[in-house]
Amino acid sequence: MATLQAIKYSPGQLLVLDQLRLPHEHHYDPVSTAEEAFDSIRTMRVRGAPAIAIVAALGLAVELSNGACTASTADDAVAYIESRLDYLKESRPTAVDLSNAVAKLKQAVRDAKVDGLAPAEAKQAVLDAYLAAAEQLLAKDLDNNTAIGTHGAAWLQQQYGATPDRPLSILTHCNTGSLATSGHGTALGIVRSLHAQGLLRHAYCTETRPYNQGSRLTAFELVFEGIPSTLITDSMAAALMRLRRGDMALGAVIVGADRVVRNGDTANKIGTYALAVLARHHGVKFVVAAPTTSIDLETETGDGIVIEERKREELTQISGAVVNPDGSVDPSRTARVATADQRINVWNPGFDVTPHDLIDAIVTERGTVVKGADGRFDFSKVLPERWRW
Ligand SMILES: CSC[C@@H](O)[C@@H](O)C(=O)COP(=O)(O)O
Repeated sequence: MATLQAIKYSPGQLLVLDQLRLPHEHHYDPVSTAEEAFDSIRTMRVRGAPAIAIVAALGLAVELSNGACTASTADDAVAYIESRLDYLKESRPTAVDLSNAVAKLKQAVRDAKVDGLAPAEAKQAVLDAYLAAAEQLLAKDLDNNTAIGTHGAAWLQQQYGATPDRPLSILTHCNTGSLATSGHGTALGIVRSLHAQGLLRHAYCTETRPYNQGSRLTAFELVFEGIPSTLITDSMAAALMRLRRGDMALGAVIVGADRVVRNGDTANKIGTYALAVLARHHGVKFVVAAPTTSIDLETETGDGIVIEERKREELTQISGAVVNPDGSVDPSRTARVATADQRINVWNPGFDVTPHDLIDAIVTERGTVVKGADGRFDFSKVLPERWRW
């Protein structure tokens, strides 16, 4: 079966699927400069914490491959790359994958082996070090997601004793699938893995207002993959959790993360916190799936997370393809319509923070982290190299 690919890269060429046109149209934008990568991220043609970091890294890689860096020494090439990375880092502030990627890429160019080389060769060594590090981010993300899927499915199976005869239903929020990553996905990757093992009964996805990543993207991915699934509005989650009948008996809510901080508090798409409160009230497990690239050990608690505020039109207007009188969708005719009085004041935080006490498990590519007897998540096992007591 064909796979969904948000990011298509080959050396010197980056194509990014325009997610604002999904599910009706599949259009790839060429991204060949840092400015184009910035714009793609800021306008959310590409979104999702890992995908943002990869597009920023590879957008600059293509720019460098095309000879944009005119520096004549290694030091100047490092300075050029660092200033472009600083610029890209500002495209979206909450998802930490981008800042972590920027730190890693800066380190890679500073570590480039240039001793004894002539200036032109030394400059080339810096550019080569950048390209290798950026391409590695892409390859590593896919491995991470597959591992998250395996660990998450195993943890849930063990919690519930799920078997193909007693499969699990889950609820997910926003889009954390192939479209938000280099492939497979994080929270949706666990859903995929459960499905592949015959352990998934049914997947519910929220619409995820205001930008509808759930109805536009996750619903599309679930249908594309042939996973038994149902779309609900965000406001239906409580009613769903209360019902404990058949497919609707939820085993877990599984979400992604834009930033998990040191105490386990987790920033994710707005509405995640509400789902965690509901899950606790209804005795449903609440699981965060995040690669270690989404973990920020420098920030102590969720109070330190900068939450991106987005434009008012996301609440007061909506885009879509025109529906013909016979019910078919015409992807060639799109329209933007107003859904509210355009003069109303709007508050539009893109993310919220779920306190760690409402989270049962954080699944990473290196294993599943649960709270210790002191009620705290201990990331030392999955991030020994970054952990400090
Ligand atoms: C694997 S994606 C994890 C998160 O980035 C995801 O849950 C999310 O909140 C995405 O928000 P978005 O605003 O669409 O970039």
